[in-house]
Amino acid sequence: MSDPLFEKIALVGIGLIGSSLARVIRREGLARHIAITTRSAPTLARAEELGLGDSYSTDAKAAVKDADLVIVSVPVGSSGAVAVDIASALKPGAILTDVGSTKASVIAQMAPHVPAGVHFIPGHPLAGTEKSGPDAGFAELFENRWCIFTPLPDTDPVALEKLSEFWRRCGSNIDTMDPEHHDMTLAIVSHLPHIIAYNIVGTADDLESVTKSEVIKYSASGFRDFTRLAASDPTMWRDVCLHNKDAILEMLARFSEDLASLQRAIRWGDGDKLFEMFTRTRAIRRSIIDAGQEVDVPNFGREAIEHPAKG
Ligand SMILES: NC(=O)C1=CN([C@@H]2O[C@H](COP(=O)(O)OP(=O)(O)OC[C@H]3O[C@@H](n4cnc5c(N)ncnc54)[C@H](O)[C@@H]3O)[C@@H](O)[C@H]2O)C=CC1
Ligand SMILES: O=C(O)C(=O)Cc1ccc(O)cc1
Repeated sequence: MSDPLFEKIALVGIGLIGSSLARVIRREGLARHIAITTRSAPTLARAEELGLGDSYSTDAKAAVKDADLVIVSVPVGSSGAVAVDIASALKPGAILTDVGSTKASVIAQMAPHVPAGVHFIPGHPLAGTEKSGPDAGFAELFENRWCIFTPLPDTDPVALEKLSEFWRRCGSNIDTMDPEHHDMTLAIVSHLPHIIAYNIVGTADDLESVTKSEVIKYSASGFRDFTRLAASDPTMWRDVCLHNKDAILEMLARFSEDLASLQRAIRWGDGDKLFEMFTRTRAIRRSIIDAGQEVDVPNFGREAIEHPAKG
C-alpha cells in the first residue's frame, strides 16, 4: 500500500457520509490515524463498536488537534457551530473541508471562523442514499461519483490538489464551481427531487379515499422510488431547504409553471403536447446513461437501464 496521504484525519460527524469516509480512508490507507468526533455519545459509541476509527471523542477540539485534514460531515445548519467550536484547535497548515449539500450558506457560516493559515476548501460529494447514521455508510459510496469543490478566491492550489487527490483515491471525479452556481445546479438535480418526493408521499398519505394500506399494497415502482427519497433524513433535508432557500424557491417557481402547463394539456386533451414533452424528457435519461453515469443510486443491486429484461 502506498504512503498515507495524511498523518491524521479528523472526521467531525460520523453518519452516512462520515462513516463512509472512515471506511474508505481505512481501506485505502489514506491516513495513519483516524480521529472521530460527534456530538452524540451513543452515535460515537456505535462508531467505536464498528471500529471506524483509531480514537473517539465527543470533544471536537481534542479530535481535530494535530489533524492535517478535518472533514466536517454534519447537517448544513450545524456547520457554523462546528466551525466556532473547532477553530482555535485547528493546526496551522491543516486542510478544513466539509461535505454539505449546500455551499454558499456553509461558506458564510464557517469561513469567518477559520484561522489564517488553515486552508478551508468547501466540498460536496454527489453521493448518498436515503439512509443515515454510522451503520449506513460503506466504503464504495464515492466510487465513480462527482465531488464538487467551491474554492474561495484565495484558496491555495497546493492544498486544493492534495484534497483532490484524497477524493480521487476515494474513487471520485473532481469538479470545481462557484458556490452560487453549485447551489442553483443542486437545487434542480437533487433538492427539488427530494422536495417533490416528500410532497407526493405526503399527498398520498393525506388521501382519505385511498387508505394507507392501499398505498402500500398497490404502490407501483414509480411511487416506491418517491418513497425512497421521502425516507431521507428529516434533519438533513430541513437544513438543505432552509440553507438553499433562494435557489430552491427559484426552481420551485419554474417547476410550478411547467406543472401548470402540463395540467392544462391534460385538461384540454392536448395529446400532441403531452407526447412531445414525454419524448423530450425520455432523452434526458438516455443521455445520463450515455455519459456513463449509473442511473440507480442507492445500493449494490444497481440494475442498469440497459437490462430491462431483469425488470
Ligand atoms: N445523506 C446523503 O445522501 C448526503 C449528505 N450530504 C451532506 O453530508 C452531511 C452529513 O450528512 P449525513 O452523513 O447523511 O447525515 P447523518 O445524519 O447520517 O449524520 C450526521 C452526523 O452529524 C452529527 N452531528 C449533527 N450535528 C452535529 C454537531 N453540531 N456537531 C457534531 N456532530 C453533529 C450526527 O451525530 C451524525 O453523526 C450533510 O451536510 C449533508 O447535507 C452530502 C452528500 C450526500
Ligand atoms: O439518495 C439519493 O438519491 C441522493 O440523491 C443522495 C444525495 C443526497 C444529497 C446530496 O447532497 C447528494 C446526494
